[in-house]
Amino acid sequence: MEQTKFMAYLKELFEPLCNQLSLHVGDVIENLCAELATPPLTSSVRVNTLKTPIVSEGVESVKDVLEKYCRERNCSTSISMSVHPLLPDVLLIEGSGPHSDLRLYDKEILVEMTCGQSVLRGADVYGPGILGAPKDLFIGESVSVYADSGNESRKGLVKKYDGPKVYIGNGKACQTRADWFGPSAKSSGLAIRMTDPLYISPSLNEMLLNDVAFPQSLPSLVVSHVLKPTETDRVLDMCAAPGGKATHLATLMRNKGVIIALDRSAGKMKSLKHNVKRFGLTNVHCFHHDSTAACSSKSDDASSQRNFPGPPPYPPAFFDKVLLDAPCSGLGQRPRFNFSINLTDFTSLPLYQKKLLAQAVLLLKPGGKLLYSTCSLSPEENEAQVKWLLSTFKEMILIEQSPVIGYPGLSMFELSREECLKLQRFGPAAFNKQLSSSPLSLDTIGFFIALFEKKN
Ligand SMILES: C[S@@+](CC[C@H](N)C(=O)[O-])C[C@H]1O[C@@H](n2cnc3c(N)ncnc32)[C@H](O)[C@@H]1O
Repeated sequence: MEQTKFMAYLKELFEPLCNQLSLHVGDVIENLCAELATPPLTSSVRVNTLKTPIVSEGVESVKDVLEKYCRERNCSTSISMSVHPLLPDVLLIEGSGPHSDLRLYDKEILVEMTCGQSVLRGADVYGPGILGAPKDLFIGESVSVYADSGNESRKGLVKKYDGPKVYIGNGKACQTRADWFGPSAKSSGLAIRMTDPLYISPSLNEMLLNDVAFPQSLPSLVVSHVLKPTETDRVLDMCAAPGGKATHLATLMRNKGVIIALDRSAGKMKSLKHNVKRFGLTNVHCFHHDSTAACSSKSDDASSQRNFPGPPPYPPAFFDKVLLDAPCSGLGQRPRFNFSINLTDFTSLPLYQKKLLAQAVLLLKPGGKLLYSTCSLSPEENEAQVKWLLSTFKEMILIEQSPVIGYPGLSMFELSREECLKLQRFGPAAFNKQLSSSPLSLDTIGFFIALFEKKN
């Protein structure tokens, strides 16, 4: 039901643009869902240039992890890796798939939808993710693995599942049914080692890469390069956890200047602080705080200045650069088998993002830069927010980004062609190519970047 309502809403959202481009909106949305169900084939990793200023050393560490991955699977060809031509600290790792020539085994394992999505990104199957398995399965036996794409199956199924399911590859059992269900069930552990995944898309376990490299999506890696922090900047990261972009900004600043990293979630603060510590960064100061209240009402709050870098609130016009990597619907995360998204939650997000944007504008110095990003494909969370910001805050101007790696923004909400060219949009290749009539063929998760400057 949620899925049907959400699909109808998506069609409504994209209909004016599709009409303008003479495209059939039903086909566009159907193709989009099919593309979102697959993983991007290229993964990316950021080398910690503070630890290994020579990127090739980082390359060697990542190579070791990749070779181990290949040894454990039937990767006939070794995975290729290269430094991004425009992002000198980013390694691109080419995956492959779908491998449609795989043989199907008689015995089937059914896993939860989220577990299946992780398998498509290169993970193995762990005990808690299993929903169904045959009784007579033995250790070392080959099985075909399916994901419950409708998210409807109950746990403990014995027979083959006949509901909506997606084939995600073959593996070998490392445990038996008794380890997953019933009184003697183990709570965790490697359950199925994926020997022939449908997609070869190595998941670079963060722990294996330690402080040398950090797996991040390509568009996320573009953000810090576009904001271009300097070693003397005072930077605010309003929604910082788990710290992918904050640690990247801090590294680009060579561990100098000051970054204030705020997040509202107490749980996520732990991973933020862990990542900052892991990379040995001393210029990032983390505070558990709601960024909709990050600005104090007093224009020259002397105590904030004295205690800096102390906790918020901060006076207006206090930061050289502000990053708002906003909480969003995540309509762009891949792979994703199902769209049971609650429409009320989805449509209320833009209002919340506006509240955060308004604080960002207040906290920015004249001449300072604000970067707004989301991992959503929804124009309401992206282009519409740009239009709103420009018409609400006359002191803000949209500026060009560099490097430009993504597609232009969508020509919606009365944005001019010039304005669209100043935006970067990422996502499934066919979807972006169709809607922006671009010759690019970049296939990533959905993402959006806008860069603004506050007039002096
Ligand atoms: C897209 S994630 C940020 C990812 C992060 N920038 C990174 O690169 O690792 C959005 C974050 O916003 C946080 N958040 C949501 N509302 C917030 C608020 N009012 N103030 C501060 N953080 C908030 C969430 O807890 C979540 O961690």
